[in-house]
Amino acid sequence: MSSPTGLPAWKALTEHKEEMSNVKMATLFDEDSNRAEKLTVSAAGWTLDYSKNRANEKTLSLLNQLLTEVGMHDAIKGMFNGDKINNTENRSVLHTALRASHAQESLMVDDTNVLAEVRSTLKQMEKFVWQLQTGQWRGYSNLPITDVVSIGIGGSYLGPKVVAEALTPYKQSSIDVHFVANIDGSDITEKLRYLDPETTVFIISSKSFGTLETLYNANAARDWFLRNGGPEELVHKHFAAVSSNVEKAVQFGIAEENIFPMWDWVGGRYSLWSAIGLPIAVAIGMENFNAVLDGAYQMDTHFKTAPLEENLPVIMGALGVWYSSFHNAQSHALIPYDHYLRALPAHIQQLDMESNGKANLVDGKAVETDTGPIIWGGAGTNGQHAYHQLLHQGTRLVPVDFIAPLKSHNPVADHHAQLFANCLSQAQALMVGKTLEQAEKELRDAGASEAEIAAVAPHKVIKGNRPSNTLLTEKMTPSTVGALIALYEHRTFVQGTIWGINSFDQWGVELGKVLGTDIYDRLTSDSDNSKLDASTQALINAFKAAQN
Ligand SMILES: O=P(O)(O)OC[C@H]1O[C@H](O)[C@H](O)[C@@H](O)[C@@H]1O
Repeated sequence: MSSPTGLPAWKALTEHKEEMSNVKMATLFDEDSNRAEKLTVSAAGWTLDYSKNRANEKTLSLLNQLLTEVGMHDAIKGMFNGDKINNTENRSVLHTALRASHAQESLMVDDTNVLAEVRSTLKQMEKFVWQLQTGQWRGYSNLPITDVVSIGIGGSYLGPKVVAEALTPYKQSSIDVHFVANIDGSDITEKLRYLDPETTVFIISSKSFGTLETLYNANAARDWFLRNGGPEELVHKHFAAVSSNVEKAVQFGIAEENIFPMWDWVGGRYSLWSAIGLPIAVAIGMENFNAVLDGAYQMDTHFKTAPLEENLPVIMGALGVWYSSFHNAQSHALIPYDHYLRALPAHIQQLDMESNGKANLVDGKAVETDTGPIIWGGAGTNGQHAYHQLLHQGTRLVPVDFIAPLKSHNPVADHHAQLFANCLSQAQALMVGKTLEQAEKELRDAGASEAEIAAVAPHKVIKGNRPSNTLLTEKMTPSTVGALIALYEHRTFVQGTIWGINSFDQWGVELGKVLGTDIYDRLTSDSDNSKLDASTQALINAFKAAQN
């Protein structure tokens, strides 16, 4: 894939951006009473209203032309078919296969039917979950299990944690699920503080079984188990693993029958649908876990078959490129108006930033446009009392995705109507803003003097014309949560495809790991640090001095 910047549609969009600089979104609504209806699409339980974007018909048609020129159709087909699109690792990218095993018989990758492997792993998961939930799985003292601690980091942590939390209302068993990720002793200490080794099972989730943080925490968990009376010969009753590196998991001491497979055709940040999602299944039951897969499958089917101009991930991806590459938007905010989805931005942040934080095209040449934006956000309405100030009046353009269910799991007085009203009004305020005249009138009506009006009114001006998408669903269910995450996965792929980058490797994270090992050696030995930069030397010395 080469740079998209030379394509006719890219050039036309560059010129069109200038044409659009004086066009107000609010005016587009005035000019076309059907705008909202025209720019609303639905799939897999979600409705996307993308009418509050800096886009008129010409914008959308040029974006569509761009999608055609980059070969989006073939790219989507290639991913689903198992083409080795992760070219730097020579791997297929088949997280979609993880949710298709009920609908499709076979999908061959290197002479192996991956769907047969997916099906057998789902069966293995079902058995494990059933044994835990029914008390068939017992700890070393023959007590049923009350707590499962998932140990993993990155893709082996964020997806499962966010989905398990998002589906709290679907919690099925009396088993509590906990997550440990950080190589900070405080994380595991706090999680284990109130747990009983007799009734706790650990799931060590690591695709590579070589990740420093996870191995440290797994060892700490085993030490805790042994220190608190757990017998060495019965460790296997308290440890399971999910990994593509069975040998290393066995070396760690996990019984082979308690190791769930992973495959190199699933990237970490796309892996919650595999056995990495085991903690989700323990929390909400296998039936609900299958419903999560099915929701994602519905979104996959939509992504694969809907025309580009009616395709949710494609539309969101194309608009994202419009802002990142043509409007210099440096970030993109996700604001879920749903308490259970409060951690969603953290998962999508990893998904998108690790996928599209790249500066090289697939063929290795440097990109010629900005690529992945900074993804951030948090729960509405909390953010309104914090960072929304910058969204409304800051100097940077931040496109926003508002995400909300129409119905709450927990109707309390009129809370949900208020919550929903806030979601809509934020999107409205971003678009309409407030003029100087309006600000002056507001102050005058409140009885301010002319001097006060002159001093304060400019500070109340909100330029508006700030874009947002609104994503609505009837209710946050296993199916709609699955579909939502699949939507963002595909949006990420669409953007990577337009930019011509490989969204499925992550070489950038390696250097820090290598340097970390070197610094660790220096912190824990009497090495000669004189060749290091003075800053690193001083920081190492500060640490060493504090340990004495
Ligand atoms: O599952 P693991 O092999 O332990 O990897 C855990 C995580 O660490 C890596 O450094 C990557 O940045 C992530 O993409 C990955 O999910």
